[in-house]
Order: sequence, then structure tokens, then C-alpha cells
Amino acid sequence: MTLAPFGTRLRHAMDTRGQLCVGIDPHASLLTAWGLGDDLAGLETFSRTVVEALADRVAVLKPQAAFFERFGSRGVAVLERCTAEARAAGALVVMDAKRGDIGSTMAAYAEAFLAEGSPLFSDALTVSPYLGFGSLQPAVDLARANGCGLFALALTSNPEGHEVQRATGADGQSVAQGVLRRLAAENAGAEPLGSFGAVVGATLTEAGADLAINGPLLAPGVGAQGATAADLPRVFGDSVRNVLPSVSRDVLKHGPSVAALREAAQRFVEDVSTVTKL
Ligand SMILES: O=c1ccn([C@@H]2O[C@H](COP(=O)(O)O)[C@@H](O)[C@H]2O)c(=O)[nH]1
Repeated sequence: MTLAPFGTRLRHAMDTRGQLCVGIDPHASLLTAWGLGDDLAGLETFSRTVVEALADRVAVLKPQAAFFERFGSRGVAVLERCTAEARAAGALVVMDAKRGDIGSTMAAYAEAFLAEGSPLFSDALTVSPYLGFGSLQPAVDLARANGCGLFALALTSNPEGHEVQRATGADGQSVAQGVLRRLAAENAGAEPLGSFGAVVGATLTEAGADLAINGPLLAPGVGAQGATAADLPRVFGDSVRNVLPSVSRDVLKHGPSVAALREAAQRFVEDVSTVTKL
């Protein structure tokens, strides 16, 4: 099946369901808080419950691959089911695996997540451009061919990211600005929204970079890391309509009640809507 471009599908999802991505991060502490074991059965119940609660109503679900991989191949099998079920229920899935490598290895990573028929096929993948933006070309090509998207790490939500991302490159611009410029080039002419997004933390004091990339801006850091919806206009300025705020723990802590998970997500959707519609 040929998918419409990811940017088009994401714009529609954000306009109809609201600008929110909920992360599926099965921390050991959350499994325990939900009364589950920190084991494979707990992982399966946790991820199934989140998908049941939210996949038919939030725009995007973002499984954090690391929390599944810690259980080895059987954890990855849970991730496969979770991804397929979330997509079947209507959510877009952004796989948070932060892949980045060179040449044929990058191509293999891209095939793992962005080739139709792959067990982990996702609507978009987070990628690291810090082996050089050009090293992501196999993923850019496959994403474009298959109606998928990428989110490249530009200005991450953690303070440690600054030493690399704010460093000045040979062209006198910050390294992050260079990543944003390359994303803008990939999105040139795309309507209503390009498919090649940036990760820009909602925790930043200010962006300090031009975020007008004609693509989505995935904004982790809302909730447990301290940012709120009220911070979004300050960080994202005129690009706030293209922001996809991402919350994991601050929604997930309301489980295992399906109703409570839904209420928590809905509160974030409404908070975000208040600031993006100004
Ligand atoms: O800059 C980044 C990039 C990715 N993340 C990921 O998002 C979630 C955040 O979880 P919370 O519980 O809402 O803090 C997690 O999977 C991170 O790996 C990020 O936080 N910052």
C-alpha cells in the first residue's frame, strides 16, 4: 500500500486529534507502579494497555525502543506487536531508536524501520545526524520512497547536548543550525508539511536557531523533564503550529487505568491547543 507522505499524514493527525505525542517508555519503576513485574509479561501488558487507551485518539505514539530492547529478542517482539497494533488503531508511530551510522549500515537501519513489510515498520524514526547529516541519506531516500518521516536530533532536551549542538561549525553557524538547514532543504516545496523533522527540546530556554524548516518539530521534555505547554511559544515562536510536544512519564504515571491515561493525554492536548491557537 502506498502511503501519503508522512508530513501530510502528520498534519492531518495533529489538526484532527491535537498536537500531542505520547511516549511509550516502560521504565522498570512504571511497571512496578502499575503493579506489574519488571519482566516480559509486564512489558506486554503495559504496552498493550497504552495502545488500547490512546492509539485511537492521540496523533502520535512514540515507543522508546531501549525499554523493549532491554528484554532482548522477546522484548523486541513485544515492540513489533505494539507498533503494528498502534498503527492499526489509527495512531502514527514514531519509533524513538535514534539510529545513526554510515553507508550500508545506515541503509540497514532504515530498512529495519522504514521498509514496508519490516516487522518494526513505523511511520517515522528518530535519527542522529552526528556522523554527518549526509550519512542519513539512505534513510532520507527510503523514508521519501515509502511515505515515512525522520526526526533528526537538533537541539535535544538534555543540557549535555549543548556542548555539541551549540558548537560553531566551519560556516560560522551552530552545528544544530546546520542540521536544521539540511532538514529545510529536504522539505522544500512540501505541502502542507514536510516529512523531515527536527527534535527540539521543550526544555530549552530559547531555540537560538531558525526553526522554520517546513517540517515537524518533535518536542520532548514536557512533563517529567520540567517543561509545560506554556513554554512552547517562547521556544518555538512562529513555528509553534508545527510542534509535536512529546510526553511520556507524565501521562504513563496515570496507568494502568485506561480512563485515567485518556484523561491525562486529553489534558495535555487541551493545554497545547490553548497556546498553539493564540
Ligand atoms: O532530546 C530528547 C530526545 C528524546 N527524548 C526521549 O523522549 C522521552 C522523554 O520521556 P519523558 O518521560 O517525557 O521525560 C524519552 O524516551 C527520551 O529518550 C528526550 O527526552 N529528549
